[in-house]
Amino acid sequence: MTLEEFLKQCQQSGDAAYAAFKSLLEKLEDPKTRTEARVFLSDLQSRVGSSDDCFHKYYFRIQDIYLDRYEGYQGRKKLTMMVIPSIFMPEDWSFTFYEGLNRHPDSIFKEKTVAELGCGNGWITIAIAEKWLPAKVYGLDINPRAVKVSCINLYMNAFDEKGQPIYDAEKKTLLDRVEFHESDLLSYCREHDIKLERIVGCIPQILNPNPEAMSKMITENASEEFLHSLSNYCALQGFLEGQFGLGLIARAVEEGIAVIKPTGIMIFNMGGRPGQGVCRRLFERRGFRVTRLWQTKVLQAGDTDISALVEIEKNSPHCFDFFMGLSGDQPICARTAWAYGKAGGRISHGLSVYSCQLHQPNQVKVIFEFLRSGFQEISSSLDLSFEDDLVADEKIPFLAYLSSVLKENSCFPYEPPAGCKRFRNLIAGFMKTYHHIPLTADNVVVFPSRTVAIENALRLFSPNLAIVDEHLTRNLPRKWLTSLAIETAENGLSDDVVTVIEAPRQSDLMIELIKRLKPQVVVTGIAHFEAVTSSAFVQLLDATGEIGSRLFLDISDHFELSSLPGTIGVLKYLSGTPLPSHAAIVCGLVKNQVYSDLEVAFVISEEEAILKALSKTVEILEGNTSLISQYYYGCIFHELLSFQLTDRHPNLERRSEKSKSVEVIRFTTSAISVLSNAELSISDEGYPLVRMDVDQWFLPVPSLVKAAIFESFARQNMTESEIDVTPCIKQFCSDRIWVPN
Ligand SMILES: C[S@@+](CC[C@H](N)C(=O)[O-])C[C@H]1O[C@@H](n2cnc3c(N)ncnc32)[C@H](O)[C@@H]1O
Ligand code: MET
Repeated sequence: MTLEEFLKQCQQSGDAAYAAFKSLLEKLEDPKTRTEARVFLSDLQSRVGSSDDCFHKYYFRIQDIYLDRYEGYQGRKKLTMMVIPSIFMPEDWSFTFYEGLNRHPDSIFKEKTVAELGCGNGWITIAIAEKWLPAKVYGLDINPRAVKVSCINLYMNAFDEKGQPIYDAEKKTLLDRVEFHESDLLSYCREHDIKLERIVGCIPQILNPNPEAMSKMITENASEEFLHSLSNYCALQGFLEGQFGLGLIARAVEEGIAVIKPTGIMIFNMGGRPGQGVCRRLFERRGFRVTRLWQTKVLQAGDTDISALVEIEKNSPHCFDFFMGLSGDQPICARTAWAYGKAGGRISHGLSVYSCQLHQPNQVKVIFEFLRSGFQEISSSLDLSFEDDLVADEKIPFLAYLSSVLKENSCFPYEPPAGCKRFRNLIAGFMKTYHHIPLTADNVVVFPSRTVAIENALRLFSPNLAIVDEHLTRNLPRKWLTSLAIETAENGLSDDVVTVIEAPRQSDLMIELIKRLKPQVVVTGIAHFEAVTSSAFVQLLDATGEIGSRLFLDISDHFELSSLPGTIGVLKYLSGTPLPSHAAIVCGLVKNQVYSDLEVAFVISEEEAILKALSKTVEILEGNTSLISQYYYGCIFHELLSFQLTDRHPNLERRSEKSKSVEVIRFTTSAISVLSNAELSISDEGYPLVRMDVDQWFLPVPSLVKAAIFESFARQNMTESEIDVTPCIKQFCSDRIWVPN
């Protein structure tokens, strides 16, 4: 085809011009005809130039875009790019975006795998390859014609005017580095399992108000106007980010989380119309750290109908930010801007380039994987932005763990009454690694709270007399605290009447009471001033040991979930000496950064009979500890242990316990009969357990309940009315359960 014939075809219509360029692209793709086709393009450029006239007459334009401001030693880098009316024409948005990419402090594209979302005519994709030498850059666009034009532009810049390949500093051509593909956001990378290190994009941020655009399919043969209007996305392309018209960006970010490598960076061009706060939040609530690389103000593009934003303002209290002219700084709302624009006024808005990086990438990825597996509706309430890093460090790993549990299990597993094996292992692991005490999961029994642990222990022995530290008696049954059955106890008349005497938390006073009153059970904490050394503990051990009394020592106030836990005398003692059989340690976990009401407690003992009996009390008294609370603290322990090398701390040799001849209090007869007849023993080795007698465990958890569990832990600032689950449960029952008339 001659130049004249080509131009004649172009002159007919935009569609005809596109068809002419498409057949030219076929020639560029074929190495045999490539040189000739490339020379043809140079001739075309010199024949018609880059004028508006050409664009109006022939429905295309070829023009140079300079990539640097100043002449370098090799001259100014420039790209030669062509464009047609049915695709986005590079303008203020594009140039600002490119400026933002340039302002990134480091060269972040070198040798990286990059994708550009919404590449239009491909100039930014090509510029990234030209300037920063990435390993690969994928230019992706939903408009099929944009992809074809980008490919033409790729050949135009990979070969010189004579059709000879242009090599860069690494002896590669643009063809080695760049690929263009038709793709709805990141679908191409997802389908081809491409993991990206950088995702950049300047994509639409106003929903196209044209209802027709919402129903049409996007094909190469759609009308030119429709294809061009893809620069304002239609509902077909994505859901809405709440109320701000940022649906496409929100979807891009979530798709990006799935395909980006953990240390990846996303850079987006953001129109400032919804306000900086809203734009930042879009990223921050999805777990990103945001840096603003660049900001400027641009005129509102004439081809974009902002009435969709006026519509949003009508239905919500939100006001968008526009300005009159380019210089004003007093914002006006979309409605005023729309009216002013209609009357011929010039309106502008802010435009910023944000660089975003995930704070805890692997965990956030797991959370979004769970949301994609059928829980998409929760993502609108997800908030992973935290003012305090300590909170983020605790909450995000937990939400990731919860996500994986909810995603992978149809029902919650039945865990042994002593507590989840994994959790007990972690507690034992922590004791071993951080306090050098050689314990195993079998030395640990988990309880919902410290109070329950203490009450269960007391029930097990039903002591006629127990001395309990005054800080720990608050929730004990009142009748235990008011009984005065000590007299009868001494005469050995009463069996199951428990009497609890309160005592101050100070070891010498406590010991004096123990010596005088000879209780069968002692429950006490350790005062702060006595906690660091083990002498108070040793005295208590001796005093109780001598009279055959059981000792439960509470260390909750001193126990720290940290990689540098403060010294606790009791634990120091246990690292060198086994816990005598009459003593047990109680520890309530309440100190956490996120959920102040989430409690778990555990008891440590080295006497098998006690451990067994305690775990049976859990089942008999239906006092199983919520799995999720165990998951929560389990995550904290896991974080503290996962990076440690195993067996780095060899166990110290422990002194063996002196044998004592004194008789200690045994379980009450009633407890023994209940425990031994209850048929509750289970083994947690081997097969998963299905407990037919505890019906709640083996039923699959409905996804509605899973969603509610996740949401209740993920949300921040929940209101009272949202906590009421009754209407939801009623609705669920009437939807799913057949009720006979
Ligand atoms: C503002 S243009 C940017 C073009 C080019 N990067 C530039 O700066 O000149 C936005 C581009 O996003 C594309 N787009 C819209 N929706 C898309 C989607 N769901 N997936 C991929 N691209 C999309 C449009 O077709 C359009 O080419
Ligand atoms: N002209 C469009 C707008 O004002 C932007 C194009 S694509 C990012 O939103």
